[in-house]
Amino acid sequence: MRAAEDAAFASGIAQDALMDRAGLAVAREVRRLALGRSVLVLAGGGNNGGDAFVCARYLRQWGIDVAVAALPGHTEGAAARMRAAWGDAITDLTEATPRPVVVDGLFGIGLSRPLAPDLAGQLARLTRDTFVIAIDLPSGIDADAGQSFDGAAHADCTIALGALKPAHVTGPDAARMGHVLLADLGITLPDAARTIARPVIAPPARDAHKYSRGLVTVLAGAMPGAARLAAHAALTAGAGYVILAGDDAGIGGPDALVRRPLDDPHSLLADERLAAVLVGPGLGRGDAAGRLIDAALACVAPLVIDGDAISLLGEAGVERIATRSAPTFLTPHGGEFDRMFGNGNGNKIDRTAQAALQARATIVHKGPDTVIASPDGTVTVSPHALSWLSTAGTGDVLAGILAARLRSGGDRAAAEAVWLHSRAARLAGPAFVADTLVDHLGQAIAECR
Ligand SMILES: NC(=O)C1=CN([C@@H]2O[C@H](COP(=O)(O)OP(=O)(O)OC[C@H]3O[C@@H](n4cnc5c(N)ncnc54)[C@H](O)[C@@H]3O)[C@@H](O)[C@H]2O)[C@@H](O)CC1
Ligand SMILES: Nc1ncnc2c1ncn2[C@@H]1O[C@H](COP(=O)(O)OP(=O)(O)O)[C@@H](O)[C@H]1O
Ligand SMILES: [K+]
Repeated sequence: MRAAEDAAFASGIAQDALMDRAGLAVAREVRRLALGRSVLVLAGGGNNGGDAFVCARYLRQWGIDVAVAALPGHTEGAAARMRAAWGDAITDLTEATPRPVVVDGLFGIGLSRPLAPDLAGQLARLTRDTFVIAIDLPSGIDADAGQSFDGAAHADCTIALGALKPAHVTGPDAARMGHVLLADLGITLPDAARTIARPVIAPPARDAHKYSRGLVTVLAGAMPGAARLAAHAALTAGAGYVILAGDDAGIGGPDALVRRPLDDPHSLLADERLAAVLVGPGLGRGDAAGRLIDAALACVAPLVIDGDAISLLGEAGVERIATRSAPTFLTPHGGEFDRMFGNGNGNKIDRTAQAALQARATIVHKGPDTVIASPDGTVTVSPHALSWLSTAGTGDVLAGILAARLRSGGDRAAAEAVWLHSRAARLAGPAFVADTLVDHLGQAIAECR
């Protein structure tokens, strides 16, 4: 964001003009959300405070009852000019009284350390029981989501300026933002990470047949229910033919699933028609599981590795995955990710992108803020999954959907799968079991015209 702002300034946009755009965008939302109630604007000493003064000035101009409480500010620069342009009463934070609507313009992306306890205390006092609208970020949050500071504010609505920052979509502070709105400041941004969008999924071609739509083989292990769930999801998400391979795979599930024994995994996986192989759901962690993983890694088809297979492969698996000739997709939850890539520093977006480069694989790093990173550097974040997804088996369903989307989705397969999974959860919810999720995939696909 800083680089994009600098580029905008270099291209001739004045800092005052950009701050005016930011403050005006915030003021418009405040006017809309305040519904005539009186407003207290909190302004910090930096540019976030500059935006706050612009916002207060527009609100006053529109006849809204607005007061400003501020921290001491710089004497020069755009923020100082906006403070001067306000030209009205400014109270000290400690003397301010709360109003029904509070605009938090104390700190934005410039925050580099936790708020001092007395400041955090004042902020808490002024934002308790009020409707809080944060400028760019609730004050006290690390925008890069690399760490969580004590004493950070919360908001009912956050107006992200110019672009979403990592903390808006990932990490524990994402829950402090309330409803996030994005204000376009008209500055060009690098194509870094994107949030997920509804995909377009075309129906099968006129001359499609079951193999052209994709043959998917799911390897079952110690807990065949998980593999069955994944196989059922693959069938429902658009695969033409799904083989469920394993000793105990014959019980239950749709009759459209083709059952195969797993005596010779290598020859089973040598089928040239394979669009995808899935290993991991309910695999178990014994010797038999290890042999299946070896066979899966050796096959020349695109491979989805999930659950137990990720845990079993661990750190040593990264190199084995990186040297595969066909594309590989990993779908770890947080614990599985750490087992394979370590729980190092940095936010989830950066860590996942780094892991994708290391393993030369597409990584779907699951959770409330699923991050999808590809070895070509593409990153997509899905920030709004329903928390009802936190139930056993939903990960198996996701792995199955992904295996099904590989044939027609190509590079976009992982994003398609995550979107469909998330959408099916909304259609099935609030409370549901993983099996029910599968029943809503058809409707989710129908929305992808
Ligand atoms: N660069 C620009 O001209 C624009 C910036 N914008 C706004 O500017 C914000 C960033 O502005 P700044 O870089 O001035 O930073 P902030 O206004 O977020 O922070 C202000 C100052 O607080 C100090 N500080 C950091 N942590 C602190 C702490 N814990 N306690 C006390 N002081 C602390 C820092 O030294 C920093 O100078 C964005 O979030 C956005 O709201 C927008 O106005 C768009 C244009
Ligand atoms: N709190 C949550 N909010 C939103 N989605 C969640 C949450 N917890 C888990 N999920 C999603 O649910 C799925 C769970 O997968 P996983 O942990 O592998 O479970 P399992 O192995 O039991 O299927 C993932 O897609 C994950 O992103
Ligand atoms: K703020």
